Amino acid sequence: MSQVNEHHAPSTPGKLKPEKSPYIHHRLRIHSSLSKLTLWSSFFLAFILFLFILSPPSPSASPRRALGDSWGGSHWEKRVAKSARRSTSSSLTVLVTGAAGFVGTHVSLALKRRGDGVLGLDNFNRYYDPNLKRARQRLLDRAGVFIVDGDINDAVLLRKLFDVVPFTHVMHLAAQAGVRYAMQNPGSYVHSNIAGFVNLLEACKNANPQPSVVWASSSSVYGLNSKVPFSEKDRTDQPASLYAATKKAGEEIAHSYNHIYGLSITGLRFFTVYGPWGRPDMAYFFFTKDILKGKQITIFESPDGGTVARDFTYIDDIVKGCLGALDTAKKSTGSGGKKKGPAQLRIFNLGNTSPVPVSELVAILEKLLKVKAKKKVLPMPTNGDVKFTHANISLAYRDLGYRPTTDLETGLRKFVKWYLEFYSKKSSW
Ligand SMILES: O=C(O)[C@H]1O[C@H](OP(=O)(O)OP(=O)(O)OC[C@H]2O[C@@H](n3ccc(=O)[nH]c3=O)[C@H](O)[C@@H]2O)[C@H](O)[C@@H](O)[C@@H]1O
Repeated sequence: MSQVNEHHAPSTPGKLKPEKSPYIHHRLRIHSSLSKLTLWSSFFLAFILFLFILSPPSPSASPRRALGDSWGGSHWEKRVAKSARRSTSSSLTVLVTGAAGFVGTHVSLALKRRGDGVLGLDNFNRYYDPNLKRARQRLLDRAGVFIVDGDINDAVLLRKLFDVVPFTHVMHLAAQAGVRYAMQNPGSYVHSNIAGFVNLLEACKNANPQPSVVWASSSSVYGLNSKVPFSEKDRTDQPASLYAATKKAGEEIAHSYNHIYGLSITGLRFFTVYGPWGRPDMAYFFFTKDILKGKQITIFESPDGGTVARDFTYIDDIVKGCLGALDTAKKSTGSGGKKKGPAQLRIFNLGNTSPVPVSELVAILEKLLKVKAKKKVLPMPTNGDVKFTHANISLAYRDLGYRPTTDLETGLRKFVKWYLEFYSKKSSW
């Protein structure tokens, strides 16, 4: 209403005369409708803003960054440089993204143990229990690995890290993982797996020297492919989930950065990795938790009543594959953001080559935990899961010397031991 009055306020006070012309009435009606519209639009916008404020934060959001920089300063730079210091000139200097994650923690420890310089980067998001990530951080801290609290989408931070340390390699493991969660929060997959990956490759291509990049793709890229075992030559253009689609997009993005800028890039397709310090969103982990609590678990079977199976791969085998990929990675050929010649581009399956039905996984857990599970069998939901995965690893064996040695029961025994220790009250974590 005030807008109508303001609009008709005379430029010279006292000059507004009452007018009875229908044209003026018509204009006043229009203005009145317009003002109502504006009012309702404001309410609507305020309502949307309210919903936005109430909506769950993207797990990719870094709460500490919102409060101000959590990095920088000479003390911070010294910690970064110290963590990245290698023991010999032939050792690697590796930036590990997602270092507080499951695979990131194990790879960082293994690199540090053999004398490589390692700097971690992680945004400690809330996709799953941040306390577990902080406990992994303490484990790495004791081993001399510093984790920078930051996001791969932060271009200024990445540039700073490359200014402080001439990384020879980047082990890129930061990602939004999980197949089924992609239906709840699609944006976080685009944010981390696509935008974040591009931002990281931008930093790598601009760095001098350019590092060699090894990164985590996923077995899920095989999607609806039914030819087994899955070979790197098989089609990967039928993703069954948005998660798989973003990993596949990552493979294509890697191709373009290799082609344009001469970055050496190796993608590793992990097959359902499990083990100590694992991810609580994965079935073997929450089955263990629920079996111990006496809570019912749901076992999926395929829509035709057949079993659902996974090529479960033990973490130590995956770590060997990651180190093999880093050690055999050739140097990038570009410099100053310009390509100087063709560079290496590789993709490998890292699986176990022996798929196990989910019902068998549960039977092993029951045996190890000495507790009978309360089971409910349901048809696999059509939200991204695939019926089975099975890796052909001959390429990784030939080029990386990758040879998995841990069967599911042996690996789960180690996981259960860790789980019971970690979550017992006596645990010092
Ligand atoms: O290897 C991969 O590419 C992927 O492996 C896992 O994905 P997934 O194999 O689906 O692992 P889980 O979510 O732990 O599921 C394992 C199996 O348990 C089944 N499941 C899951 C949940 C449930 O309640 N019941 C159930 O039977 C699933 O159908 C699947 O067959 C990871 O979560 C992905 O991040 C990773 O990229």
